[in-house]
Parts: sequence; structure tokens; C-alpha cells
Amino acid sequence: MPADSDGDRPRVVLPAVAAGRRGGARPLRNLWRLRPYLRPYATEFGWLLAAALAATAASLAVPLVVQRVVDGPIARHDQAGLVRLGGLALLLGLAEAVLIFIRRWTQSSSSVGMEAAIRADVYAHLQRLPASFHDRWQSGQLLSRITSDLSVIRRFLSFGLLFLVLNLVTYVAVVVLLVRLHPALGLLVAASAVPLFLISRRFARYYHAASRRMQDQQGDVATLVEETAQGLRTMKAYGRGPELAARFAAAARALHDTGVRKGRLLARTSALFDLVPNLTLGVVLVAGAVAAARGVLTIGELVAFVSLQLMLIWPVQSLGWIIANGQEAATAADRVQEVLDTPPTIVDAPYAVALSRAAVRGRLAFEGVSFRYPGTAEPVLREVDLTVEPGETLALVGATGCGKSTLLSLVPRLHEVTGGRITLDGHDLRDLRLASLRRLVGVAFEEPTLFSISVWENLTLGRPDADADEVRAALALAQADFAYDLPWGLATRVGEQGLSLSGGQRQRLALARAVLGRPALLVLDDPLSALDVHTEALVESALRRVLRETTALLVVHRPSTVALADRVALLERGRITAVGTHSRLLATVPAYRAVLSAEPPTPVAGEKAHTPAAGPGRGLVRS
Ligand SMILES: Nc1ncnc2c1ncn2[C@@H]1O[C@H](COP(=O)(O)OP(=O)(O)OP(=O)(O)O)[C@@H](O)[C@H]1O
Repeated sequence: MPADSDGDRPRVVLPAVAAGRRGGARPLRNLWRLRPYLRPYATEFGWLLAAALAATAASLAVPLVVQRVVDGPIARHDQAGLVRLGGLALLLGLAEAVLIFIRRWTQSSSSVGMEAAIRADVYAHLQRLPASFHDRWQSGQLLSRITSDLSVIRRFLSFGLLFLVLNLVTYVAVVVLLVRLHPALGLLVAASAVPLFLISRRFARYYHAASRRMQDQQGDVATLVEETAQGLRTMKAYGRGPELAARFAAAARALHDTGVRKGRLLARTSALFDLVPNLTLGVVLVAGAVAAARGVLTIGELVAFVSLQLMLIWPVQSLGWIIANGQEAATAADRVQEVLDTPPTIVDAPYAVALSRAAVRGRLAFEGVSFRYPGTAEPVLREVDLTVEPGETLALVGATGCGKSTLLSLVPRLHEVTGGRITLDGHDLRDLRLASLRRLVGVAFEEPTLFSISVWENLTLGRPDADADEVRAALALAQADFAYDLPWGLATRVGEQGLSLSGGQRQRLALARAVLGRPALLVLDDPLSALDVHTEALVESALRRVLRETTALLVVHRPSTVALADRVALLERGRITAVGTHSRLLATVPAYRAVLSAEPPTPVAGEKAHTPAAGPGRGLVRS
């Protein structure tokens, strides 16, 4: 879970979560905010409610018919009257059955449609949220919000809420009929609503907290399952199965205990909800019998009174379930709104412009760029000044953890600079439309992610309009022609995360995806790391051809790949400390030599420095 969960994972208290907790003062607020999703189904809900109310009216009429039967045809031995009223009772029963069928039929389509609409919106919102949001939120928490929480909300809006309305209407209607039959006894039944109200209020308060805890714990369990599924090989290879199983068992136990506590709370309250109407019924039976003996009530009226009162037992008994369902839906709505309330921070500025590929020369400039990850104290990048000229290839070299990948992620605006600016041909990246910028920039990350879709779809992810020739050229360039030999060629669906392919094959497909359509800017994070020596040489020579036509920023770890670059920049503890050709830096900068060779590396931020930091003023070009 994103906030103070148990376990040894890093804990981040998100503002949205805190806001959700504040929502405890008005627990139904977030549920109420979902009402726009009901609007498209207003007519269906209208019919549904009308059918449900009519069915309730039909069932309420039956005891009144029984009263007429007892006091009329039975008392007078009137057979024709008995058949007439019996037929009426039969018709009422039939009408009730038909109306209930109509209600159920309408209910199924509207509630599922509503759930699908909310789910689509949450998913679309997740897509708009920046990488920093996904860095902080556990995926299991998002998964449980978009699946089980939405199902809980659907159940309440389609069943719980309807029965709450129906039961209240039934209660009021029955009390009115009872008061008309016998005012004193009717008022006694009405008074039983007071303890019911007090019990409900107390129960709702406790159940709200328990529901929230349980839903958060469900998210924790989902996260653990997902982590285990993803890291299964590592876990097996290190023989850590028992430890992970113990961690899972602890989370599952916590979930189980909360579930049991919640169930017992419901059981205790349900017992009270059972007790109140049955006690009232006992009192009514005795008092009603006395009233009938004194002739104040007819036998028929007593039968009708008791039958009507029996009709209150289910609505009262189900109150516990309805309140529980309502509280679960309220906490589920809190959790869903925590996601929806998180504003996407990387969005198009109102004045943002789109640049066409043809109009871009490709001069990329970092001007005093600083960056700090949200929630961290130390900046990862400090005052970075760096220019990549059109058509130039610049390699970024630095010790592990010095901020190379972070710097690259700023170019397609996966993260937003926190100081300075980045320009493309003089345009601040924040003044460009995101879609346009991301079309101009081809990216391949260190970890090549492939989705469970066909190879073709994976390749054309950023260029859905690419044609077969462009795809062929990109595959040739990345030395990824093996894709044509897959069982169904480019239509082959690669497994989850492309795991059915080797690391090198995945990396080559990711590279082909990045270079597809010859982007104006290529941003590659160690693009050749998973390739064997032979393939690396082939990809390198092909890449060299592409790099001639485009501006490129590459993160490089190996001296062989540095050869692809026109110039190299050395990044140390978030600062560019040297820029020049590979041979020049190798000859003049010990820190550069150390990073690219077996010499002791320069310590990175957060680590204790044992050697003096390499800095500018060593006769090197400082960008
Ligand atoms: N999402 C994040 N939130 C907070 N800190 C982060 C995040 N991602 C990376 N960092 C930190 O930022 C620093 C730079 O990380 P980065 O991945 O950019 O380094 P790198 O130079 O690319 O390392 P490597 O060569 O090992 O890939 C590291 O100290 C890392 O712990």
C-alpha cells in the first residue's frame, strides 16, 4: 500500500492518502462524487426503482387482502367472495414476480456499464499520471483499486443502495398501515426505529475503519503476488522461496484477521438487528391478542397487523448487510478517488505547439538543469549544462547511480526538470505538445519492456502508422530480423514482458522500436548491454548509420560503445564535469579512465568520497 503499511517496504505517505483519511469525517463524500456515472443510466434506474416500488406495493397489499378474506368471506362463509379475493391475491403475487424480474434484468446491464465506465476513466487517468506517481505507488494497490474496489462500488450502487431505498420505503409504508390499523401498536413499531438507528450509526463508524484496513491489505497481498510472479526466477535462483512465502503468509494472515474481525462485527450487529423486530413482534402479538379479545381489533385486522409486521423483519435484518456494503463502497470510493484526485503534473501547456519532424534540426540543450525526485532531499542532477548539436552523437558516461538514466528520462518528459530548462532547437520542451515531443524522440531503456501483444504492435507502439518497409528497415538496423522467423512472424504474440525471448532479442526489438521512423532525437540507455560480441558489432555498425542522420544521447558503460559517439560527457554526482572526445578524456581525465576501466570508480552521491572529485578547470571543454 502507498502509506504506512506493515512490512519492510519503503513507506511513503501520499498527500492523496492523507486526504482520503480526512474524508473520514464525511465518509460518503467520495461515493457521492461518483454520481455522474449514474447519469447515463438515469432512465434505467428510474424504471428499476419504479418496478421495485411497484413490487413492494404488491407485496404490501397481500396482508390487506388477507384481512378482507378473514373478516369478509371466511366470517360470512361467502365462497364466491373467497374465490374473488383469492384470485386478487394470486394476481398480486404474479405481478410482484414479474416486477422483480424486470428490476433484476434492468439492474444487470446498468450496474456493469457504470463499473466499466469508472474503470476506463481510472485507467486513462493512470496513463496520464507521471512516472513519479508510478514510482511511489505499489502496482498491487493500483490493481486492487481498479478491480475489487470498483466491484464493491458496483455492488452497492446496484443492490445496496436500491435495497436501502426500498427497505426505508417499506418501513414507512408498513408503519403508516399499522398506525391506521391500530395507532398505539403502530407507534410502538415506529418507535423501534430509534434503537435501530443508534445501532446502525455505531456500526457504520466501526465498519468504515475495518473496511479501509481490509481493502488496503488486499492491495498489499496483490502487490506481493505480483512481485513474486515477476521475480520468480530470481527468487528460485536464490532459494528465497520460504522467506517470500513467510512474508506472504504474514500479509495474508493480517488480511484474514481483519476479515474475521469485520465478519464478527457484522455478526454481532446483525444479532441486534434480528432482536429488535422480533422483540417488537412479541409485544405486538400479546398486545394485539388482548386488543382482539376486547373487540378493539378484528381477527382479520390482527392477522393483517402481524403479517405486515413480519414484512419488516427482512428489511431490518438486511440493514446490517446494507450498511456494511455501503461502508465498503464508501472506502472503496475513497481509494479510487485518491487515484483520480492525483493531478497529472506533466501535461500540455495551454500555449504548447507541435513540431513536425521535417521542421526539426535536432539541437538539444540542457541549460542549468537540476532535478530532484519527489519526496527526496538531495537533487540527482545539479546545474547540468550540455549541448548536443544537430546530427551529433553524445555519450553519457558516469559511475553507477550518478544520474545518467535520470538525465535521459527528462528528454521525453517522463520526469519534469525541477530547475533550468531543456530546449529542442531553442524551444523549451515544456512549450511543446507532449504527443509531438514523444513522436520526435525515440527511446530505448536499459530494461527493454515488451508487452503481451504481437511483435508488430510492440514495434509500432509509438508509430502506429508505420508501414511494413519502415518496420523492416528498423528491424534490419537493430539486427532483429529473427522476428520474421518467429512462428507467426511479426504477428507472434510475445509472452508477458516478452519473456519468451532472450534478453538480447528483447533489447534488439526495443532498439528497433526506438529507431522506427527515424526520430529527430534518439535517447538510448545502454542499448547494447545484453548483446553478444558478434551481435554487438553488427548492431553497432548498423546503429552508426542511423546515428549519422539523427541527434543522439546515449548512456554508455563500455569503451566499445563509446566509439559510436562524437563526444562524451562525464557525469559525476549529478554534475557534468568533463566534455570532449573519448581519446582526449581518456588521456586527460583520471575519473573518466576510472569509469571506463578497471580503475577504482569515483564514489557517487550518498557514498563516502575517498578520492577528490574530478572537476572542471582541467583544461577540458565544459559545456
Ligand atoms: N524513482 C526514484 N525515486 C527516487 N530516487 C531515485 C529514483 N530513481 C532513481 N533514483 C536515484 O537517483 C540516482 C540516479 O539514478 P539513475 O538511475 O539515474 O542512475 P544511473 O547513473 O543511470 O545508474 P546506472 O548506471 O546504475 O543505471 C540514484 O541515487 C537512484 O537511487
